[in-house]
Amino acid sequence: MPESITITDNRTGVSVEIPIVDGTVSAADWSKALPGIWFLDPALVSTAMAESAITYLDGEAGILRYRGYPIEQLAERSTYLEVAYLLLHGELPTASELETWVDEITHHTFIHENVRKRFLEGFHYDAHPMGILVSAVAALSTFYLDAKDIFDPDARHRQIIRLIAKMPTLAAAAYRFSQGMPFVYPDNSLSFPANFLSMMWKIAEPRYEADPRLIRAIDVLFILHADHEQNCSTTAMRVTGSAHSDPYSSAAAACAALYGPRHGGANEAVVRMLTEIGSIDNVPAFVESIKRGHGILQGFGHRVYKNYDPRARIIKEVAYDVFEVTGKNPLLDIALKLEEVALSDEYFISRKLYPNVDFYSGLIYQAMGFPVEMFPVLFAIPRMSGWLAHWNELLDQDAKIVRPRQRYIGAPKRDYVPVEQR
Ligand SMILES: CC(=O)SCCNC(=O)CCNC(=O)[C@H](O)C(C)(C)COP(=O)(O)OP(=O)(O)OC[C@H]1O[C@@H](n2cnc3c(N)ncnc32)[C@H](O)[C@@H]1OP(=O)(O)O
Ligand SMILES: O=C([O-])CC(=O)C(=O)O
Repeated sequence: MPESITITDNRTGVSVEIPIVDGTVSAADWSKALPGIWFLDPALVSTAMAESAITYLDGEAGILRYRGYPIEQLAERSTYLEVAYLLLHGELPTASELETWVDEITHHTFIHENVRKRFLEGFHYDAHPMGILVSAVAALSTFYLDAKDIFDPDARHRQIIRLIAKMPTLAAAAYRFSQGMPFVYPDNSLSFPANFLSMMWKIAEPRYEADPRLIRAIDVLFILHADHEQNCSTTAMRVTGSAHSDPYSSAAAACAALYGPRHGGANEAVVRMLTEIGSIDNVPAFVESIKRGHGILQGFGHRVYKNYDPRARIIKEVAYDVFEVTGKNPLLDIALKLEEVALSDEYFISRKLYPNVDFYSGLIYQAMGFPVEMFPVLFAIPRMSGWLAHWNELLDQDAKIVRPRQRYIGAPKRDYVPVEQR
């Protein structure tokens, strides 16, 4: 890769040499070389949105690292809360830093009674839990008056702790409400994932004891979903955060982006698709219909990965651990057959379409008893730490407000016509 490129503006004949750093040129240098000429890049395919030190992704090689640590090592040896600390602080915590961090998060898991009684319970009984979550995260800004003090380090820290801590409580509350079941208060003697499972499934006193293998599986899934550099929801967080909106409002924008079936909603779509296929015998015909343009293969393809998503590889292994406890999800065989057929088909090979993080995660969630509507919610709980790490980073960088340009394709100037003459 050259260290610079010379651009000649043939309108003026002026040549300008602009530096290339890690395969990128800066927009400021670009517009100095070619004033008044913009990239048309609606999906930001060729645009680096930020300089970030949080997550490293090599999509061709299928490599993912948080703050330099390979995802495989973190999934094997770390916990979600330790990873959340790492994403936000840049370093793994010492034992005492970890203890303080876990203690702080654990003691902010409660939600205001009005959030539950007046707000969550006001939704229609069959509301999608992700819709409830998006609204509840936004509503939290009205409960914390210091939310707007984003340049006060203590206030910023408080919001970060609150948002990470309250996500499982809001998620479980949304689920219990949709089932007509009573709300379960957090049990702060439990670990983060065990507490979440208790709030989801507890039916009787004194406590809900989840199988340790399921608690660990949820923790690993949370680690794998915690961050993924400039994905669509993180971009929503950064765009909203760049306007200096409070973190609850910014996180609600991110949550809304995650809800979409092209992004975090794909895990829900995968299980619906596998259910519709119904049997491994139907897989070849289903793949052929996709190739003829009837829909897409949910849980396949990625803007950055042109190789197997390293998270999908780990999730596939976790699935077998979970099925030892829960019994095998009967959809697994269809998923495996679909992967086998697609990965040997020229359509998918030539387009470099591989299973992504959403392909196998839903099978685990379903085997554990979560309804499909909860799958994007399960993604949002840990992604909160990634969103906040990016929000924190952009405020520390004193980033400018995001405000792209456009190519106008509308009507030329015309004069207003009174309604009776139209
Ligand atoms: C957590 C996450 O967000 S991971 C992604 C979750 N989303 C999904 O699993 C939904 C299914 N996948 C997709 O919709 C897409 O692959 C996306 C949104 C993830 C990425 O989209 P893009 O980077 O814009 O890919 P793009 O649309 O340019 O695809 C390139 C080609 O592959 C095809 N393609 C992409 N994904 C798929 C798919 N899942 N099934 C079939 N064909 C596909 C496209 O039709 C296109 O074909 P063409 O060149 O003949 O027009
Ligand atoms: O990076 C992306 O575009 C989507 C993704 O895998 C994620 O957000 O985890």
